[in-house]
Amino acid sequence: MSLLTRLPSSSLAHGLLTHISDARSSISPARALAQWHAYRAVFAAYGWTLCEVPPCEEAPDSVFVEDVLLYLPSFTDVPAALLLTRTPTPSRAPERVGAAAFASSLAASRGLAFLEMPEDAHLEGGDILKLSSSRTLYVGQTSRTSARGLAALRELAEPRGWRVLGVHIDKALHLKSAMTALPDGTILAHAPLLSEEARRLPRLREVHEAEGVAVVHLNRTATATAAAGEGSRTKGALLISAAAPRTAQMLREMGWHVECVHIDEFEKLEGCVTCLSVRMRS
Ligand SMILES: NC(=O)NCCC[C@H](N)C(=O)O
Repeated sequence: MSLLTRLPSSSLAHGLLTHISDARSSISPARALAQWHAYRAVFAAYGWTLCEVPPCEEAPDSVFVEDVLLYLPSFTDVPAALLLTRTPTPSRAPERVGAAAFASSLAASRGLAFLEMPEDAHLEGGDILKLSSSRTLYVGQTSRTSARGLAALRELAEPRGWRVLGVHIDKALHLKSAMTALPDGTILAHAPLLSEEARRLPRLREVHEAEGVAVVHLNRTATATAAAGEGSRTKGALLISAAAPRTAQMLREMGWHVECVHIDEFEKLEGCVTCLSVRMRS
């Protein structure tokens, strides 16, 4: 399991805002950096190998590396891939340059395909929700991911065994700002952030905090959790924002061990626990 992250830019406080009120003047770059290190440390404790995408100092939002690189596992003979996405936002476009060089060399060293979104196709990784249990990719149709982006991803993902479905989202920045999934395919979602179409997705489970929709599975099996000292009674470990205590409690009651991290400096920019990294589960 490898975790790709990208050091926050010192211009972080100038990042983009679309759907939430502006608290950018209160962002502390030092506190953001400490939170970023603490976030990575949780993954390291669960056995993830940490890999750093070279920083992109000129792009304030470059720490949200999930948007620029997508790991696409494969269920067929076609190799898994690292995909360089394509943002429609000019301020995030410079992020692609260093990410491309990094990803093409990582892909070559690991036997992965290195792919790139075509020039007319916009797509950000925050819009891609992978449900490995049903081999389904939900693709947010948002201001960042176009119909052409969805079509281009379908061309790349279907030969790798994925079913690709678009979901219209207009009350949140990305699809994964409104929902993420547990390993069994249960989708955690916050109703005020959902479109009518999103409300009809199967296996939705409501969470009552907006920050609670973003959850990352830290390990594959309960055995790995046991190795981390938790014992075998849990289903495994999940990572969630410290801003979602009620959701954390709900997940504990469902049988999960829950790790909470403070990421409020990134939440002020519509970031969450998923967008700060790319998880490569081989
Ligand atoms: N996948 C994500 O949720 N990314 C967060 C990106 C936040 C950044 N301020 C942006 O608007 O692009």
